Amino acid sequence: MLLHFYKMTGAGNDFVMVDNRDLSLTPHLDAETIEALCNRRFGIGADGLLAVEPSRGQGDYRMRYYNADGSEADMCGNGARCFAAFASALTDGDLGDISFETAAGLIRARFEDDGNITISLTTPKDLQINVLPADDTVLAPVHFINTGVPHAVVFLPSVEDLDIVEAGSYLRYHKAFSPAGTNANFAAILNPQHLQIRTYERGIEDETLACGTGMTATALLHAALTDAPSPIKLDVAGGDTLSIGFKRDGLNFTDVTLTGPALFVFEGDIELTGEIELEQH
Ligand SMILES: N[C@H](CCC[C@H](N)C(=O)O)C(=O)O
Repeated sequence: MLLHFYKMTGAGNDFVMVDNRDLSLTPHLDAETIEALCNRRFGIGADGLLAVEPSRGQGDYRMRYYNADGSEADMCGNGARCFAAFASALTDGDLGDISFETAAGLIRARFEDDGNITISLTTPKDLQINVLPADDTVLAPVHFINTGVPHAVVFLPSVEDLDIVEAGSYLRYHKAFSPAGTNANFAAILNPQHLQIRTYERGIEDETLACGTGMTATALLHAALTDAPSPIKLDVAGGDTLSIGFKRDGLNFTDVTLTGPALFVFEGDIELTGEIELEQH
């Protein structure tokens, strides 16, 4: 079966996008196939796959997100921006601002005049300051919050020379976060409203160039720890700077938004059976 796909990037976090509005692709969206499609040497290559599916009652659509290892996750912040742009393009932009269901809850997307997209995230939960014992740190105390998916966050003087696979995988697989595991974010404070962040992602099992829910988690924990006001900017490994907005009452956050780019890179067709017949021209 030939699959028509689009490739998009949200600040360097990149995705295979598929139109599954008629649900015809569902039998093919198994973990093995998704892992093969996301493989950077034998497939299209991506951090994950996003499928546009019919709404199940809320919002205009349903968003399904799968990591590169084929595991399905409840939410993806950079992916949500790409999803909004893709879903809008599929309907010739007639819908204007759109909303879509995710396993984490309803997400709203606003298309900004400068081409960026603002995502209204679900209410964060399970915020924990110093979530690990004082003697169990990763160069500094570890904090936690769920911004649609689980995130551990560590603030360091610098993240430039960090061995993020060693530090990230330690937290990702730490017993404190089992059995689901967690993503791991490491941030340096450049000024009260500007951070530099690097993220090790669950399900990619490596550093990604940006992680939307991770930068959100990091911004909110920074605000909780330092009273920094909204918005907070974050420089990500891919070179972009994105913005997190929020309202805060103590450790309770509402009206959380993530603003950043979503770009189309290419489109193509791929044979799901793996053997591509080159047409004789
Ligand atoms: N790897 C994450 C999901 C994708 C998060 C990230 N790509 C984002 O932009 O939020 C997890 O399994 O929890």
